[in-house]
Amino acid sequence: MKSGGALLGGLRFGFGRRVPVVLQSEAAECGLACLAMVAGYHGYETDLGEMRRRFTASLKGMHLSRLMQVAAELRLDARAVRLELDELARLRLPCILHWDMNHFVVLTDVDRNGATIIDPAHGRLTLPLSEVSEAFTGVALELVPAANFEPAARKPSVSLRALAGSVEGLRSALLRVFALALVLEVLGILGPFYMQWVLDEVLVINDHSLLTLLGLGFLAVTLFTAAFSVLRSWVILYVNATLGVQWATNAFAHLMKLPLDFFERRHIGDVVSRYGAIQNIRQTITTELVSAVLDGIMASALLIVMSIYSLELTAVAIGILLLYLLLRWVAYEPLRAATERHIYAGATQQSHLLEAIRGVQALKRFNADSARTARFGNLLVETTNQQIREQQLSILFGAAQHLLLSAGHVAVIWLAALQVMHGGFTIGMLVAYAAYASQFIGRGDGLINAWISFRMLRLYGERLADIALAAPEKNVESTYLGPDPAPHLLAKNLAYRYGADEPWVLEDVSFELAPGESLAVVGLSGCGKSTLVKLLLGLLTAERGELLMGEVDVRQLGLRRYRALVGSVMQADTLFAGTLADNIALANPEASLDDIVAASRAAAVHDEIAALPMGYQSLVGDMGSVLSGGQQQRVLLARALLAKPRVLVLDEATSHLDSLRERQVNDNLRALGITRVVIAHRWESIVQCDRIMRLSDGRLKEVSRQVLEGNLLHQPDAELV
Ligand SMILES: Nc1ncnc2c1ncn2[C@@H]1O[C@H](COP(=O)(O)OP(=O)(O)OP(=O)(O)O)[C@@H](O)[C@H]1O
Repeated sequence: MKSGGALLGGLRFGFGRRVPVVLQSEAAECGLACLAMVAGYHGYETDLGEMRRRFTASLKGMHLSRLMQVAAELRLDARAVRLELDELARLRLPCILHWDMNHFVVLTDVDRNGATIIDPAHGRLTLPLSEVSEAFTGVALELVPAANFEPAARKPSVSLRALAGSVEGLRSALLRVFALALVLEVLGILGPFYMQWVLDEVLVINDHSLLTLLGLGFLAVTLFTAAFSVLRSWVILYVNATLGVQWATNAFAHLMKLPLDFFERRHIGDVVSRYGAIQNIRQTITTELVSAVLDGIMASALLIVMSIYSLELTAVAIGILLLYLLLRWVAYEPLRAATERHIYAGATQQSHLLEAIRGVQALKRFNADSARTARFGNLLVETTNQQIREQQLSILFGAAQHLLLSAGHVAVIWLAALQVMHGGFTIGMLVAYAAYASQFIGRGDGLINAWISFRMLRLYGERLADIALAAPEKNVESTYLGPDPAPHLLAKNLAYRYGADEPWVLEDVSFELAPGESLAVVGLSGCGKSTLVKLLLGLLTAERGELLMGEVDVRQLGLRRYRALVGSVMQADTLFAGTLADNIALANPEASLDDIVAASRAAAVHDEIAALPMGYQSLVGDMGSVLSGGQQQRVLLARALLAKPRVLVLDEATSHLDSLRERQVNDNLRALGITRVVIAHRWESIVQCDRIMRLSDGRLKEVSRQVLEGNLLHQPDAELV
C-alpha cells in the first residue's frame, strides 16, 4: 500500500517537471542513464558519475532484471510490461523502453502522430510512430516512486581540489597575477580622465604647458601599462605550465593507482577523453578565474565612478547588463546540451580511432577497413554536426549580444549628450562617461561569460570525476611487519563475478600449494582460468574467500609486497616501447646486464637476443611487433624471472612455443624450484607440473594424471580442458 504522498507524487499536471537529459558515455551505460533520467524527473537528481559509482555495470551492459534491482535501490517501483505499439499511450510516463534489442531509451511523451524519447546516446528526439515501431521491442519498464522514495537535490558538483589533487604554488602564483592585473586596471581607469582633462581644461583655455604635462604623464602611464601587461602574461604562462604539469601528473598517478576492473569496464578511448578534460578545466581556470575576479572588482569600481557622474545614466547601464544576463541565461541550457553532445560524440570517435589502430591487422585480414572507414566518417560527421550546432548557437547568441550591447552603448551616449544639452555634463565628462560606461558593460560581459564558462566547467569536471573520484586499489601497502612469507599459497573458498547481475565465474575455489610445488590448472575455454589468475595476482579482489601466502593474508601482506614476490606472464601481456633490456628490467630498472642475461637464459631467449645486431639494446615497438609471438612470450618470461619471484603464475605463457623450446623453458623453470601455477591447454606444459587441477562450474578439483592421460589416449581433443 502506497502512502498518500507517494501517490500524489505520481500525479502529473503537465507542467513544471521535465525529464532531464542524461547522456551515456559508453554503450553499456544506457540503462543507468535512463534510470538517472527517470529518477531525476521524480525529484532524485543524480548524474551518471554517481550512478556509475553506486551501481557498477560491466562492459556487457545491463539486463532488464538488473535495471529493476537498481530501480529498487533508488526506491522506484519498477514493473516490466510487454505491450503493442498502440498501447504506448497507456504507460505511466516517463518510462523506459527496450530499444533495437540492445539499448534502452526513455519515453517522455506519446500521441497519435509520434513519440518523444530521450535516447541516452543522442538526446531528446521526436519520432513518428513508424520509426518507433521499427526500434521498440515491445518491452517497457514503468517506474513510479515507492512509498519510501526520497527526493534528493543534486549533490554539489565535485570540488576542483578533489579533482586536481594538491597543486603546489598555485595560490601564490594566482595572487601575483591578480596583483599585477589590479595595477593594470587602476592604470586603465585613468585613461578617460586624460580625455576629460584635455577636452575640458586644455582646449578651452588653450593651455600648451598643461597639455605637455598631461601628454608626458599619460605617456608614462602607457609605458607602465605595457610593462605590467608583459609581466602579467609572463606570470600567467608560468601558472599555466605549473598547473598543467602538476595536474596532469596527479591525475595520471591516480589513474595508475586505480584497480584493474576500472579499466576493464571502460573503453580506452573514453578513459583517454576523460583524462583530456583536464586541459579544458585548466584552460578555464587560468584564463578565466583571474579575469573574472578582476572583472567583478572593476565593474564595482566603475559603478562607483559612474554614479558620481550621474545616477540615472548608471541605472540605464545596469539595466542593459541585466537584459544581457537574461539573454545568456536563456541561451545557457541549449548551449550546454550542445556542448555535452559534442563532447560525447568526440569521445565515441576517439574510441573508434584507437580501436581501429589496435586492431588494424584484423581489419585488413577481413577486408573490413573500408567499412571501418565509413563508420569513422559517420562518427566524424556526427561530431562535426554537434560542433556546428554548438557554434551556430554561439554565433546566434553572439550576434544578439553584440546587438544588445551596441544598442545599449548608443543609448548611453544619447542620454549623456542630452545631459550636456541640459548643462549637466561638460563635453569632456560626456567622453569620459561614455568610456567608463563602455568599460563597465565590457566588464559585466566578461563576468557573465566567466560565470557561464564556470558552469560549463561542470561538464568537464563530471567527466574527469569518473577518474579522479574512483577509489584507488585497496590493500596496496603492507601492514605485516614480519619477514617475507614462504612461497606457500593457500586459497580458501574464493568467489568472483564481474558484476552484481553477472553469473559467478568462480564460486568456491580452494587449493593449497607447498613451496616449490607446481600446479597446472586446466579447464574449458571461458571457465574462468584467467579470472582465477587475476585473483591470484591481486588484480581482482575476490567477493568472498581469502588468499594466504605463507599463512599471511594477502590483504595484510599488501599488494605491493605480494606482487614483488609473485612473477607472472599473462595471456595478453604487452611489451612497452623501448629497448629489450628496458623491457626485461621493468620490475627493476637498476638491474645489471648480467642479471638481464641470466633471466633471458632461463627463459631460453638469450641466444636469439644476442644474435640481433643491437642485442639487448634492440628497440621494440609499443606492440612488440619486432619480435615473433614465441620470442615475445619468452622475453615476457625473462621479465617475470628477473625480479627473482618466489611464486610464478603463468597464463598460457608458452602457448606460442614449439615443443622443443617449451620443454627447454619448462626444464629451466623446474630447475629454479619456484612455486608455480600454470594455466595451459597443451599437454607438454601440463604434464611437467607436480599436480593438476580442473576448473569447472566455478570450482577447482584435483585430477589424477592417469585419468588425464587416459583421456588423452581415448579422446585426444577433450583431455586438455
Ligand atoms: N571483464 C569482464 N567482464 C565481464 N565478464 C567477463 C570479463 N572477463 C571475462 N569475463 C567472463 O568470465 C568468464 C571467464 O573468463 P576467463 O577469461 O577467466 O576464462 P578462461 O578460462 O581464462 O578462458 P580461456 O581459456 O578461453 O582464456 C567468461 O565467461 C567471460 O565471459
